[in-house]
Amino acid sequence: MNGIVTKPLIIGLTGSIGMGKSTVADMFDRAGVPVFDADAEVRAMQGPDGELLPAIEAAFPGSTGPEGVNREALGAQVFADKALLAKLEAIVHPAVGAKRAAFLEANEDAPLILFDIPLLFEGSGHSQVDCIVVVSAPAAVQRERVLARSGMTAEKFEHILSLQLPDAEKRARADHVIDTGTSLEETESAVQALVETLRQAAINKA
Ligand SMILES: CC(C)(COP(=O)(O)OP(=O)(O)OC[C@H]1O[C@@H](n2cnc3c(N)ncnc32)[C@H](O)[C@@H]1O)[C@@H](O)C(=O)NCCC(=O)NCCS
Ligand SMILES: Nc1ncnc2c1ncn2[C@@H]1O[C@H](COP(=O)(O)OP(=O)(O)OP(=O)(O)O)[C@@H](O)[C@H]1O
Repeated sequence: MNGIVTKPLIIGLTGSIGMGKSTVADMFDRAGVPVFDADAEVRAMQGPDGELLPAIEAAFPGSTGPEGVNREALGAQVFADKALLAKLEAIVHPAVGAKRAAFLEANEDAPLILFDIPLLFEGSGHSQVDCIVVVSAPAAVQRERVLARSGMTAEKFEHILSLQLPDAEKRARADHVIDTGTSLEETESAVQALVETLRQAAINKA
């Protein structure tokens, strides 16, 4: 022990719908970086016996059941009305913040950690990270990927896009952009190279 207290370098990973956040987060995980997955936390807290069910049921009567939140039905409701979306976010986002703080505490000895936060720029997440990585692919590739998902329509896709900061602005505000318009292998190599660079930066910071 040298008495120097160090903190992990916190990477914030974000990108618009279908750009490849989850896929790239898995690549960071394989490269040995602990990953906090905001979306997975939300799903768990909205799932069977999830801690947010009482608050969500109170705010959106009939939106929950034994399986947890009926996400498709709740999504149809809140994505159609900004005030309702804000009401849901006011329930969900503070709970995600608490989970993130606990994750940070549990991983305080790691040199690097990654927060996968879909709405990093749209919310306040960007102020809580040391470095921002944006995943990005050409708009046509993004569109094709998202429209291939079951339950997705062109209308729904366009609408969700309109709720998110445009890709070009995300890229402009990124410290690093990971291109997900190429093969998975090329993207994984880019992630591995970035992890090496950031590990070096974390060591120099310590
Ligand atoms: C409304 C819900 C139940 C719909 O769930 P569903 O499984 O149908 O969709 P999913 O979560 O996969 O989202 C689909 C797309 O919409 C985007 N999206 C989700 N929430 C939001 C939001 N508040 N604002 C803008 N885009 C959003 C996602 O990033 C994704 O690209 C769910 O998205 C939700 O609880 N959203 C509010 C919490 C939130 O902000 N989550 C995202 C960051 S943690
Ligand atoms: N080079 C690549 N990098 C990342 N993803 C790729 C690449 N090539 C193809 N894909 C595919 O693109 C899709 C990206 O979906 P993914 O769920 O990772 O996106 P997301 O940004 O997390 O989506 P959402 O915002 O809707 O949660 C996956 O099916 C993945 O296999």
